[in-house]
Amino acid sequence: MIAKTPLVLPGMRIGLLGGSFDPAHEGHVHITENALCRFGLDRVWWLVSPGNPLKTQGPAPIDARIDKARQLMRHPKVDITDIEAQLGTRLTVDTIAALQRQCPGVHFVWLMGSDNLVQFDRWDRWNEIAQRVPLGVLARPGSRLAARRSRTARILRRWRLPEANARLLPVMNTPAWVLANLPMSHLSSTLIRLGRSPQTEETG
Ligand SMILES: Nc1ncnc2c1ncn2[C@@H]1O[C@H](COP(=O)(O)OP(=O)(O)OP(=O)(O)O)[C@@H](O)[C@H]1O
Ligand SMILES: O=C(O)c1ccc[n+]([C@@H]2O[C@H](COP(=O)([O-])O)[C@@H](O)[C@H]2O)c1
Repeated sequence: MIAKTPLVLPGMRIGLLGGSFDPAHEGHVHITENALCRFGLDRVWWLVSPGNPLKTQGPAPIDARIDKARQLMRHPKVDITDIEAQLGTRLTVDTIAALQRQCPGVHFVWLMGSDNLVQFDRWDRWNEIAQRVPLGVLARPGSRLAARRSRTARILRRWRLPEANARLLPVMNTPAWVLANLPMSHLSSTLIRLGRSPQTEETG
């Protein structure tokens, strides 16, 4: 199990981008490149999920999703992984706990689009996730304002870092989070599965 985890050294700053990636798209690439730069990360691992615990419909087979993700995301600092399948974890809190056990001294940051912050309080033991790792939230059209007003944002208000200090995020005591504004991408896996093109105007 541990042999298949990408090489890590204590002190490294690693962003974890969990997702269905069904399929991967340029929006994922965009937020990954932004996260690397804004949060001063050494690496980003895409955790291609066996299945989102909140979604009832299962995704395409994981091997196909990983192949497609590897074709799309070619960056020396990014690893496309099936770590959750290897660990046998589904819940993010369990994945993070297992990685922290396996990789002592590594500074993990949980990355997500702002749509996920809106419903983060429905994730299993979400407050434990926020205690375990800093959260790097990347703006996504239609959810930026809702994310700011979300229950999680209200509860964690005191621990929000100004964007100007975003590079400190990986080494901050937890809880800590940043909502990073960036030129937003309207791409989504849903649109691709439906064969539709994204809107271009910026919203929310
Ligand atoms: N265009 C985007 N802008 C910002 N974040 C994004 C974007 N697309 C995906 N993300 C984020 O990437 C992570 C993985 O997303 P996921 O694989 O579910 O893709 P998705 O496009 O949201 O898929 P679906 O449409 O099936 O829900 C999530 O944290 C999601 O918020
Ligand atoms: O642990 C949970 O309760 C939980 C609930 C919803 C989503 N997640 C994780 O959030 C990530 C994004 O999911 P998705 O399907 O929106 O790409 C992915 O890693 C999921 O496993 C995790």
